[in-house]
Amino acid sequence: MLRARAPAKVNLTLHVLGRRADGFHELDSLVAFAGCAADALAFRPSEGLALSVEGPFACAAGDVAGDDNLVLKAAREAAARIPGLRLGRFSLVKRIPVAAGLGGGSADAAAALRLLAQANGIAAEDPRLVEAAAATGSDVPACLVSRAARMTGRGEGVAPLAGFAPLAAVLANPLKPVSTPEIFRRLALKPGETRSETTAAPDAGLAALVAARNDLEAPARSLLADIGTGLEALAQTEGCRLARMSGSGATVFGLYDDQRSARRAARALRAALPGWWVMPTMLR
Ligand SMILES: C[C@@](CO)(OP(=O)(O)O)[C@H](O)COP(=O)(O)OP(=O)(O)OC[C@H]1O[C@@H](n2ccc(N)nc2=O)[C@H](O)[C@@H]1O
Ligand SMILES: Nc1ncnc2c1ncn2[C@@H]1O[C@H](COP(=O)(O)OP(=O)(O)O)[C@@H](O)[C@H]1O
Repeated sequence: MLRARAPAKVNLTLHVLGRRADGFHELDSLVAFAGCAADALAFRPSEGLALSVEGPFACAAGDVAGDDNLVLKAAREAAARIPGLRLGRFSLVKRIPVAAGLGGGSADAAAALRLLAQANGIAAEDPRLVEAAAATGSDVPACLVSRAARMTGRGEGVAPLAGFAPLAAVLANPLKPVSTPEIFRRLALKPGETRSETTAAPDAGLAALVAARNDLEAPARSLLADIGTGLEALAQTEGCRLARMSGSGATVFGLYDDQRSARRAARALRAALPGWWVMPTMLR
């Protein structure tokens, strides 16, 4: 049995530069990956392809435990590119909230590709795996790298950030799913349209992160008031240096000087936001 972690992705910044002719949006985003919020994927090579799902968010992912699961989609995309690829049975423990802006499904897909590579003696950097990642979903190439990176284009451009200093953070999610296509739709950009306020991605220093933004925050807040509630609660925690939304939401995160402050903030948030999923973690 082979095992892989599938860590949650956090968009530290997310600038939408415009909309491409194919309808997807051109992004410039700094992403990092959580040490403590991760799904777990196991794989046993065998005939055929199968998946079982358990864990705290298995039910939330229940509607996708079938053929549409991104684990199975990634495996099919890899098999279509790599003749003779040996497949098998995947078991997923779902600990990342679903449709949360944390790229949980993408992380699972990337973990599946890593396991298939390992089981078949294929290098993790094999271009066919990278192509399979991009064909599975926009966030999957970044999740394949699974370390702090600048993500560009639809998500296919991934440049790891050299010398990234890990950040102490708290993640908070109201456990209400948010549809990624709906949030992009609310930007109301026409295919081919570019935004005048384009900005290059900053470096990952705190001052640059604070000066940047998440362009999906406004449309997401217009859909779900909990996002504003979460951001305000984070901003009020002691030592919070930055409070922002990740991806298309609804997860919000706070950055702190050290792990101790982040853990203290998580305790305060659990009291302030009953019923929310709250997780202190390092981002790398
Ligand atoms: C917004 C981001 C930011 O990292 O994260 P999440 O909120 O999903 O975690 C990603 O771009 C989401 O990536 P992912 O969830 O893989 O998206 P996909 O399955 O490829 O696309 C879902 C839908 O989102 C829209 N979409 C996605 C990516 C992109 N660059 N432009 C888009 O317009 C399209 O409407 C597409 O049909
Ligand atoms: N392994 C998976 N885990 C979670 N969601 C999945 C998975 N496979 C497919 N999905 C589908 O992908 C959608 C987005 O899920 P997820 O990756 O959790 O969202 P986000 O990127 O916003 O955090 C879900 O609504 C679900 O229908």
